[in-house]
Amino acid sequence: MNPVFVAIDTPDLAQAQALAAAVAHHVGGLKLGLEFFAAHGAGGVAQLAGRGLPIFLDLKLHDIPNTVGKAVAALAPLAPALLTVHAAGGRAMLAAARAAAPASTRVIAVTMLTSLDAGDLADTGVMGTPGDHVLRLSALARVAGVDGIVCSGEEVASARLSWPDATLVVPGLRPADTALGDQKRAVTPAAALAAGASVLVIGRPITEASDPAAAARAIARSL
Ligand SMILES: O=C(O)c1cc(=O)[nH]c(=O)n1[C@@H]1O[C@H](COP(=O)(O)O)[C@@H](O)[C@H]1O
Repeated sequence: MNPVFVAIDTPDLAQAQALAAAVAHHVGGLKLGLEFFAAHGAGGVAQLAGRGLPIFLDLKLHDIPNTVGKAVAALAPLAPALLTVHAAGGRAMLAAARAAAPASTRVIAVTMLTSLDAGDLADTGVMGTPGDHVLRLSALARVAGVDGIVCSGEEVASARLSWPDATLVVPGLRPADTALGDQKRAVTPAAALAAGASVLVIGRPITEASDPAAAARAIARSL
């Protein structure tokens, strides 16, 4: 199965549908995030899901356990294949999210955003390396009972070693010669997959290419 979930990051419903149609045969799923959800909510997600590809609903929920549990329960009718929460919300919040999600939804804990580097981590008061931080939050996610984590391609090999059956979601992917943009811990899609990623999240290298279908096809062939 194709591990690539294309990040449909746009508030424009027609553009989202056109992108999904263009790349549908070259990706394994669609990722819808804050930008799309803020504009179109659950109804928009249901429309894109109508295409038949698995949906990754990336809302990165992060609040007290009661609030996150109820938000996940409210999203349950959408039954996304994957749903994100922030690992930093803590063990009880992670457990509340897992308890409220349908069995068919994999609840995935975001560890350290791929747009951050060691300096950004220090700015937030966290000591140690990104690798240490990701593994600490990964261990927390595991004991809380969720299904996996989001990490960068730089940590995925050690995350896989420490949690063999986790769903490891890796964004911040850049084929050679594509712009980093705001991503700081980026690797190529092939490197992330070889290191143990389960799901590859790829946005702008596909969606901002002059021919998104060709870009998605080239990435699929590189794996
Ligand atoms: O949870 C995510 O998907 C995510 C976590 C993370 O640490 N970094 C990250 O970039 N993402 C998402 O992955 C996508 C990356 O998009 P591109 O940088 O355009 O490939 C965006 O939709 C981000 O919201």
